[in-house]
Amino acid sequence: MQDILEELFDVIEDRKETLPEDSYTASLFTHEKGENAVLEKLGEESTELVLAAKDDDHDEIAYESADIVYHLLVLLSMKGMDIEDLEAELEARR
Ligand SMILES: N=c1c2ncn([C@@H]3O[C@H](COP(=O)(O)OP(=O)(O)OP(=O)(O)O)[C@@H](O)[C@H]3O)c2ncn1[C@@H]1O[C@H](COP(=O)(O)O)[C@@H](O)[C@H]1O
Repeated sequence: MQDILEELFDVIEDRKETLPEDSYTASLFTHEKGENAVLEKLGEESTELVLAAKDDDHDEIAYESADIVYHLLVLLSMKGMDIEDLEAELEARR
């Protein structure tokens, strides 16, 4: 789990740096709504996750969870944070 999150974060950081035209991630960094585009996505996906949980739909729960994790990592990158900030917070709670 840690590896895939770190690899995904590296891809996000690369997209932020290089801004490829065909990249969804890059489009979030250049969006006219700024960070609100990501914040809105997180809000929508949280609601979709709640609905999936209420339906006990495991496939949908996994799908929406992945959407949330991805957009959360984009938000951390947007804020100039590192995935280690998240890891450190989780470690501190053990
Ligand atoms: N993990 C993701 C990821 N999760 C979600 N998304 C995109 O996020 C967008 C919104 O997701 P939604 O589920 O909300 O899709 P939607 O079409 O709006 O559907 P609804 O929610 O409206 O029903 C979609 O365009 C998805 O493709 C992602 N886009 C990219 N990644 C990762 O980022 C990498 C780089 O992607 P690019 O930046 O596109 O090169 C990829 O290889 C993936 O590993």
